[in-house]
Amino acid sequence: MATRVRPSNKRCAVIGGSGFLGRHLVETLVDRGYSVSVFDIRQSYELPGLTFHLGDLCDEQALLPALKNASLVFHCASPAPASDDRELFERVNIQGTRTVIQACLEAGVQKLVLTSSASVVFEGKDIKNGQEDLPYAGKPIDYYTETKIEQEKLVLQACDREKDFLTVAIRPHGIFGPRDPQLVPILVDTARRGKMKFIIGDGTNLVDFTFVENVVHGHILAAENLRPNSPICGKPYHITNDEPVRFWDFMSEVLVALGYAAPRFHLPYILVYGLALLLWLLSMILRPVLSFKPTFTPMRVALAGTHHYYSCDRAKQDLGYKPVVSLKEGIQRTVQSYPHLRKGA
Ligand SMILES: NC(=O)C1=CN([C@@H]2O[C@H](COP(=O)(O)OP(=O)(O)OC[C@H]3O[C@@H](n4cnc5c(N)ncnc54)[C@H](OP(=O)(O)O)[C@@H]3O)[C@@H](O)[C@H]2O)C=CC1
Ligand SMILES: CC(C)=CCC[C@@H](C)[C@H]1CC[C@H]2C3=C(CC[C@]12C)[C@@]1(C)CCC(=O)C[C@@H]1CC3
Repeated sequence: MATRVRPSNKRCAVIGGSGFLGRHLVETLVDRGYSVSVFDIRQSYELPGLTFHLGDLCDEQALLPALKNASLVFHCASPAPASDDRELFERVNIQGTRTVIQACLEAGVQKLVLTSSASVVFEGKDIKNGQEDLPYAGKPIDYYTETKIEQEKLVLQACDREKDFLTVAIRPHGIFGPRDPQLVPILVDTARRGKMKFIIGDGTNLVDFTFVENVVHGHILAAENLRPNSPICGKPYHITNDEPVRFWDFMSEVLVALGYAAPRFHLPYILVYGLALLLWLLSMILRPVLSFKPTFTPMRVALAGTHHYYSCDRAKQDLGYKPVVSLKEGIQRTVQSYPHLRKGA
């Protein structure tokens, strides 16, 4: 009988390694002596010693060479939430994740770490110090969330000690940091268009924003603790900064640091949510003849006007997780990294 060659446990692959989180993860892994291969639909940078494999993760034949000899795979690819394209989310997040699991099994990968999202339990209603045992959202607000739920279930259910294939899911929330293409750029764009004058609701809602290096740290801890006898197999873990902050204080701090005025006037949450829902329905009905993307989607309004912060006690206990960068320092480093987004730049 042929014996399977055990790949080195410092050899890993990062699917989605050209993206915001993926690239930070790759850079840290390389710093820590891992040999990394990146799989992504695009190549956004180069690093000495890094192998890039370009392709669509839905294509198993394209994926296999990237996973060859890897004992560990991080899956952090997803279409951007802003695309709101149901067919694309289903194809990449659900079918594509099945393909990733299949390819891992075929390539003899032993550990799969998925980047899920804390939003898998968010339905637009307040979540205060949410634990991992909250039920998945029964009525997810958007297709992104709907398909992230299915993706997480697929990965966790694939955990199989008999097959020597272990899985774990990391659920970050509100990732921010240098090179983030979403949070600060959307915020500044909204401010530049003169639409950042209003606070939705009373402005006291608490939210988790997580500095990207803490998310990376959580992923690596999960990978390094994923062993056949460990309690983390097949489980999800919240990874946050563990410093819930008022959504509008966070937004204001970033805006002011970049030279823009903080929002001051209050609008009732229910009114703005209703308008966002109406706009979204209109955009769906008119899609065949007119394509427009509203800034104020129901999901965004819900994120801006409700409490949604999560406990990371389970990660502390099982993974020894502790944020490595505070919120204050994270904000400073993020703002400094966007000189081109400063007012007047
Ligand atoms: N950012 C956040 O606040 C949060 C993110 N997450 C999760 O973290 C992960 C990483 O997010 P983030 O770094 O922000 O996202 P990015 O969009 O920056 O990175 C995702 C990467 O995956 C690539 N990709 C998309 N589709 C495919 C495909 N079919 N085949 C191969 N590669 C593909 C993207 O390419 P392209 O850009 O061309 O589409 C991109 O390079 C995602 O799973 C996301 O759901 C969870 C919670 C919060
Ligand atoms: C905590 C968390 C999950 C954050 C996710 C990041 C984005 C969804 C946010 C980043 C910038 C935010 C933003 C708004 C909604 C949520 C974000 C897109 C608004 C559109 C909310 C309504 C406004 O008044 C303008 C805001 C601009 C920034």
